[in-house]
Amino acid sequence: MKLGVIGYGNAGGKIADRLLQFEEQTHRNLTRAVIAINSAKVDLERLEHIPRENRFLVGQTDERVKGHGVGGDPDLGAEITRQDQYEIDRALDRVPVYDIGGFLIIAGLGGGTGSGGAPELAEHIRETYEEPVYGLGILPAEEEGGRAALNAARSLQAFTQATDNLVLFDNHAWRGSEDSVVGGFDRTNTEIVKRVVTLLSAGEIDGSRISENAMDSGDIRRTMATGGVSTIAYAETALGTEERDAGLLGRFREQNSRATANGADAGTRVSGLIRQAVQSRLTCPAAVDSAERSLIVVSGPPEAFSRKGLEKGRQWLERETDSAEVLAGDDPRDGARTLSAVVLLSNVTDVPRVKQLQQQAIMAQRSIKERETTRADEIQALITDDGNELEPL
Ligand SMILES: Nc1nc2c(ncn2[C@@H]2O[C@H](COP(=O)(O)OP(=O)(O)OP(=O)(O)O)[C@@H](O)[C@H]2O)c(=O)[nH]1
Repeated sequence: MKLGVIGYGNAGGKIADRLLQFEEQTHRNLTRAVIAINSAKVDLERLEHIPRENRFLVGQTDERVKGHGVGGDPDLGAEITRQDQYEIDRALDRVPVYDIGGFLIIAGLGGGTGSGGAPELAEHIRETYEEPVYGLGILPAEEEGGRAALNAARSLQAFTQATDNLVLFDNHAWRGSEDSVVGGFDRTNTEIVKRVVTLLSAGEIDGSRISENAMDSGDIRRTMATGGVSTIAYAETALGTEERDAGLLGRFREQNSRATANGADAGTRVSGLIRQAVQSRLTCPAAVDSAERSLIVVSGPPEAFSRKGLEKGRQWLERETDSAEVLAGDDPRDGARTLSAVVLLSNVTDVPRVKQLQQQAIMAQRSIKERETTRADEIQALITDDGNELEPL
């Protein structure tokens, strides 16, 4: 599917930047424009791959922002997004809408700019264009505290409603034991884009041969049309030199090895990889059987594909999800060194981390209220003691 990608806020911009790099490195054909929008000038400056003319600063004229971010305040993030419609529309003008199958908005939900702004942006795009709007929302890790959880819980609701499908990535599930929350972002951003690009670029011709069971981007759209939140499964395996050689020698070998590649070994490997993906860590852990629809993409050199293996994997997932709505297809990548299986579990309804975030958010809201009440009581006590009103701080 061809996409217009917009990274909103700091995390959104960094991940969009990494996505563009990954797309270029793997010669995929996914994006028609990649844009970064942020309220912090310095974060936009740090991006390495998104062209300068595709970076936009919002809230610059607002006294509370002035190019320095919104300090974790999603209400302010939403406000400047609404106010700066001119700048937002200038950014959207960079997307050749006639040539895309949808928009993808990426944002971290624990801060202010992305958390508050991304749902506003999604709503604005939906009112203006007919193409579907997908979201990629990054959930904060537990250690980031109550405020981040509260921001994320609120944004989750608004972002889900404003998009056709919201894919989740949970920083909590992906932080390594050795990493600080921030230290691991580089690694996690690579994991995110690998999954998202492999999934969404399936079916886009990039010079590779068309395979027998090639995935059609219409299948991706159909699977994403459920609404709600989704999660992505992924597994990959390195291939031997014989299977990955491209060029003349590779083609010659391919003809001679087709019988082996399409035989039992290739089939077992493909179906095994699909199982391994679904049983590995999902972008956001969720109960697999709560998915409404699913989609499997097996990506790699066509010599490693197996129709039987794909079908076996598809039937296995039908049983696991207890749903007949499982689509599967190949994504041929000539000369690829790995075979990968990526699975989209769409509209998952049993997502423990979301429930946990909501609990954490309720607790945070309570303690904020308590603090406000205590502070109001203290001020009242001071006024009563002095008999005078306090000067503003
Ligand atoms: N996976 C990942 N998550 C990130 C990254 N940077 C930030 N985050 C997460 O995103 C959340 C929001 O942080 P930012 O994107 O920096 O915030 P912002 O949207 O720019 O908003 P303000 O800084 O308040 O203006 C954080 O709470 C983190 O959980 C990143 O590079 N990768």
